[in-house]
Amino acid sequence: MTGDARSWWGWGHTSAALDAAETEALVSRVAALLPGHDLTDHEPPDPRSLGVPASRVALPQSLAGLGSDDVVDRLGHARGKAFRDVVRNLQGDIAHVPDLVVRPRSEQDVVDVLDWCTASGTPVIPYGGGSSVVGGVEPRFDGPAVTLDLALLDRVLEVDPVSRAARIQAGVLGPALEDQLRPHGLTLRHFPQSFEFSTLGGWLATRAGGHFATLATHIDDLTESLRVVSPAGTGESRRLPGSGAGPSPDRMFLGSEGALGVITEAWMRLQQRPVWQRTASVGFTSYDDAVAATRAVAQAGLYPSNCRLLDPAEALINAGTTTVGGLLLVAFESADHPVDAWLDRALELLRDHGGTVLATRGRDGSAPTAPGDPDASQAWRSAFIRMPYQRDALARRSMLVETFETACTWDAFPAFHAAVTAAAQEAIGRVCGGLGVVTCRFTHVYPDGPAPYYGIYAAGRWGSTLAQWDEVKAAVSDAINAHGGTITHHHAVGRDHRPWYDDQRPAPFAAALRAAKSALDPAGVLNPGVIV
Ligand SMILES: Cc1cc2nc3c(=O)[nH]c(=O)nc-3n(C[C@H](O)[C@H](O)[C@H](O)COP(=O)(O)OP(=O)(O)OC[C@H]3O[C@@H](n4cnc5c(N)ncnc54)[C@H](O)[C@@H]3O)c2cc1C
Repeated sequence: MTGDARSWWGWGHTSAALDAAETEALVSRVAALLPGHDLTDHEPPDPRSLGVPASRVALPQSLAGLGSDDVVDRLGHARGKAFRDVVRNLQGDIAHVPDLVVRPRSEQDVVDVLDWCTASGTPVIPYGGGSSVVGGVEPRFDGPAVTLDLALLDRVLEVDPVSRAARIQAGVLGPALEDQLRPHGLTLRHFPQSFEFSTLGGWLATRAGGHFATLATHIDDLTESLRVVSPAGTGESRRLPGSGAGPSPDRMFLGSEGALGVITEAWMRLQQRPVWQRTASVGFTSYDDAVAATRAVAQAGLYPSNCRLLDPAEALINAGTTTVGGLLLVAFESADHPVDAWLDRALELLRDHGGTVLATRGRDGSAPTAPGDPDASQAWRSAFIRMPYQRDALARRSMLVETFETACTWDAFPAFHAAVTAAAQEAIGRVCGGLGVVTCRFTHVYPDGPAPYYGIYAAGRWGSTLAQWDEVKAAVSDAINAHGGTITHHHAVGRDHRPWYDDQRPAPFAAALRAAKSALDPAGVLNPGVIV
């Protein structure tokens, strides 16, 4: 394996996994937090020794050059990158491995593969970076399956500097996309935590949430038009800045999770790179005050690019900052004008609600202008990038480490948050003997409500962590449904959220979606089991 090889069982590049010193520091922090937990390291199995059955699928001669039946390739595409995926890989679970990984080189290849899958009745799973955390890329059904990996469709094809948009192929990973836009002085500025290992097509198909905490929070807001190949034909929507012509064709495919068609290209709205940036970290002595302060900023028409409220546990674990009531990281950016006035007004509002400014920083990374912890936002950002690697190291040591996310209105938030946290703590108590921590941060905030994102760190038992997590997840999902939240704000539905999604969506809408699926994919071969 080269230094840059992707891990088949866990997150990212094998070369970027925690080193010995990072692992030791992490393990000793966990030992202090959860004394008595068995931290034995369980190494991943050799994928070639797992006995993966031979492929049951043979492509026709005309497509044969596109397919791979290599065992490690197939195992690496068998599931996404959620905690439950990592655990199953670590335990050598080889259920539901795709028979072939097919890599189209052109849109015509996509058409030909879908034609063949439709004619032969072979299920096909569109695949971008494989960073799904909801079972979205997993052939969780009996019978053969083909994974359609769009990695070779990775080019920015056209840039329109006048309207500030670009036509981009769906299989491009985040860094390669930004590399191709940089010479034009433009950026998509969509930075999910999975940025390095997820693709434009995946973001569109899951309605991913990105960099901006307000306004353009979802990839939807950056989408001008889509080009989609379905078994029923290929369609492209008009490039328009806005349109009131009936239901939006783009909305039909945004969030369709590979069940209605394969997104091959999109025209995306771009921005100039920001030149002015100001960031502040603000501490609170009461969580209720911190929530009220965040709402005040969200409703003031200031629209910060970042507005992340970390509860005290999250601030401590991931930003190394001790607060009684929480830590708000707030930032403004612009390519056009200084943003000091916006930050100053936000800080005024935050102080009015009991906040204490711990530090501020400018675009040039100049020294902090206020006393206190100078680097809370930087510390949190670095931890943010390393989190999935830490998650993998802890999964090897029988920990439950996972997140779940949602959104609700501000009026509902206090009761909602209390109920969801209580459900998580009760479930941890039941399945992990109470050894665990629940954290919360807001990833995005709207004038009418926050998008809370919860973290669970709990002591599991080797061999049982999957079942333990599934119990916790079911308990919190039930609580989310019962108290008015969405089952997902940006992680998508996939297979894991289906029961709760089916419960939440209006019945006539579900019927219309099923009819759309039959019209676009009459043989039902596209990613069976997600959405419809
Ligand atoms: C550590 C980590 C951090 C994450 N952070 C975020 C975050 O900050 N914000 C966020 O929104 N999500 C996040 N996610 C979830 C995941 O990264 C997103 O859902 C992402 O949009 C998936 O992109 P992908 O290219 O990896 O898609 P995949 O995982 O390959 O596929 C996801 C779904 O989209 C479908 N699909 C993929 N490409 C296409 C296509 N071209 N046409 C049609 N269907 C397609 C697949 O069939 C599947 O249903 C995170 C995941 C991990 C593991």
